[in-house]
Amino acid sequence: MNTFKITPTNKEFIKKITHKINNKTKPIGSLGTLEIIAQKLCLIQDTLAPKLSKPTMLVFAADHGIVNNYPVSSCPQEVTPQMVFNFLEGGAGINVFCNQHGFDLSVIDAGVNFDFENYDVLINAKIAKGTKDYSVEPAMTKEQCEQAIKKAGEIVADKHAKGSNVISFGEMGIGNTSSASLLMSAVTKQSIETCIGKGAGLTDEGLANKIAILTKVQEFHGVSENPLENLQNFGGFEVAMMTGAMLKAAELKMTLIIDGFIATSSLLVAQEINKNVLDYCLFSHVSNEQGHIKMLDFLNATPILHLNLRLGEGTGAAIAYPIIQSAEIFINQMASFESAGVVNPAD
Ligand SMILES: Cc1cc2ncn([C@H]3O[C@H](COP(=O)(O)O)[C@@H](O)[C@H]3O)c2cc1C
Ligand SMILES: O=C(O)c1cccnc1
Repeated sequence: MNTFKITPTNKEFIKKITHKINNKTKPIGSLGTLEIIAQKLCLIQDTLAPKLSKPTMLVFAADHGIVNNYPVSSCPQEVTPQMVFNFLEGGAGINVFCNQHGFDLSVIDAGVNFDFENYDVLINAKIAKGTKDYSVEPAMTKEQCEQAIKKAGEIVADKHAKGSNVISFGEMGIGNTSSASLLMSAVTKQSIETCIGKGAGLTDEGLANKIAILTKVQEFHGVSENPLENLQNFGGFEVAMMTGAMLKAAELKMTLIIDGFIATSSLLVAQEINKNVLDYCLFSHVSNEQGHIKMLDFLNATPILHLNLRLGEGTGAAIAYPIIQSAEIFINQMASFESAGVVNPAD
């Protein structure tokens, strides 16, 4: 499945980038994380003058069979299509933040248990009407998993062809924090219990039930060394599509802005398929879903924002965008010591 050709960024370029950043009219290091973001943008675009163009937000939605048989979520499955309608009508969190920051938003039906009419922002990529209940069988077939990865790649390629070079991935799928926890445990080898949180809003008792249910699921399937097998066994169609979308976006040398717990679980799988995907990622925030910080630690990733978000949909990525723009703007527009005629205190 590693058909994605992702070029690692050229780390030898870091010296030149650091030189440019350190010659801006400021004390060395004083723009903190903005300097790290600027360096990454330069590496991704292989230039000292990176430009962000046409930010894209892809929100993938799908249902999860487990939700109908076990109380792993505080919400019933119907909330997934209801929220998709909300996305299509422009009223959800992700809509307002995408409007605020000029993102082109598409909503992808990856596998919702409902048939939607045509909407301009809706892309129909339905694999099936929800996954199977993975407590008794694999969530999806190998073919469905491969189809999800491939279709998502095609959507990304289309956005790239239209001039986008910065992209984020959001999701909606009641029950998808369960898939994310199972994938996290499989990839990071941490116990399933440490990977499970309250999701959209379980009580303490609900959390204990979720842990008991998912512990049995993990015992039933075991953990595979093959990332695609884990995706098939207990992933979701939206989770698999985000994995495919991330790999394709990195292949196309786009800047990827990674959202919260569920999006990061897709990245955990993606980086097992091709480690180089990580060279293209910025991490928008650390989610309040308790496992997220451990995912970020595993990836050695520094989140931009700490806002106690726990919504998903891609919201954290959209909210972090103006900060990424500030990194782009300072490296392009700030004067250097030479051009401004300011004495460089480092000399
Ligand atoms: C109204 C509503 C809007 C949402 N938007 C995102 N999520 C988030 O919550 C869900 C995952 O949590 P769990 O695994 O506990 O079901 C996902 O759909 C995620 O995107 C929402 C959840 C709700 C209830
Ligand atoms: O961080 C997330 O992505 C998240 C957390 C809880 C519920 N839904 C999404």
